Amino acid sequence: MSAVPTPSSAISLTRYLIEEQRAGRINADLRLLIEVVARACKSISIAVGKGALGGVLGDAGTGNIQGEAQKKLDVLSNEILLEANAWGGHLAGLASEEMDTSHPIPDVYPRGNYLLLFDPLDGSSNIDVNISVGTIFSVLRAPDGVTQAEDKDFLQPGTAQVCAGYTTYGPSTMLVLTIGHGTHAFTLDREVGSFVLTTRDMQIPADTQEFAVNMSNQRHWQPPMQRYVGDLLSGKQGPRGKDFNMRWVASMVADVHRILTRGGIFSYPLDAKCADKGGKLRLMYEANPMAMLVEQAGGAASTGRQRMLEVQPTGLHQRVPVFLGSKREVETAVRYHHEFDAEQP
Ligand SMILES: O=P(O)(O)OC[C@H]1O[C@](O)(COP(=O)(O)O)[C@@H](O)[C@@H]1O
Ligand SMILES: [Mg+2]
Ligand SMILES: [Mg+2]
Repeated sequence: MSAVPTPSSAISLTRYLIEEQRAGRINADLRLLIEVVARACKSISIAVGKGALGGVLGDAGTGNIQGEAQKKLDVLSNEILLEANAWGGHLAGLASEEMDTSHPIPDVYPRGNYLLLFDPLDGSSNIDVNISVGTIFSVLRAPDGVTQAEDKDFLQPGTAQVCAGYTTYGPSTMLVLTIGHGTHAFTLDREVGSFVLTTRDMQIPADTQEFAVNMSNQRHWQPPMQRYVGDLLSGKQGPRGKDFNMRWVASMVADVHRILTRGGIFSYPLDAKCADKGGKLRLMYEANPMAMLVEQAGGAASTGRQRMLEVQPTGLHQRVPVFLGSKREVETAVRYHHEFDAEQP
């Protein structure tokens, strides 16, 4: 069977970034930084794709700062991203889900003005069952004059992001990227080894009949979430007047990718199990980059009470409740929270 060739008119990630630089929307440093991240994601894609044959499945036998057991692929993906980016010359610091504190750029390496944050492998509980996982990343500017960043330098709201993206390692590997001018999807041409632009300007429909949430947490939710999902489930006969479908991959990257592709609302609300931590998902390298991608595609992202991108971070590994996706549906979920708050004495 012969491989289907990529058409010669195809726009590679490299060409897209050069065109954005020519248009004055990106500088050479940020362009090269994105290229390095994309290259690292290709290596992760190869490791994920080998599965059991690569000897990379299973637990690493270690835990991260957040008390989560690390998978071998969590550790490997973190190392791949660190190694590729630390010497890239465009960074003043790196931070990752898998590292307690930010990672300094060694003295002998060239430095730059950007900060890179990442969740090296998202949805890693799905690795051993061969379900899609991904990498999420966010790029910030280092504060003026900072060439070796400390944790506090990363604590900027999501509105300060200059770039956000994720790679999904699924049936195909895709990179979804924004530099603040729309959200665009690139598919990895595995034979050629390059990302090719396959959807320019992704647009999330404002309305939806699909929601994504871990329903097993229902009894732990707070009252506004109970009421919101209760109304979704009551379908046509209920106050929403329409039936809703549900999907939950349990890899944020895969769930958000579905929403960017066909609409929906993704939610990881506050529940009694994670209330003391502020939520389950991490603001700096999960919620914020996804919020920027979703907003750039015409959607909305909120904590339920505040626009996600305006949350002022207080810690590298800070957690938040998350509602994101189809604009009007996110606004509806937020309205349930405000109505509940307004009723409180
Ligand atoms: O186990 P649950 O409650 O379904 O949670 C799934 C969520 O946790 C995550 O797996 C957390 O990400 P990590 O795998 O990077 O820790 C999200 O991708 C996903 O949305
Ligand atoms: Mg994650
Ligand atoms: Mg992870």
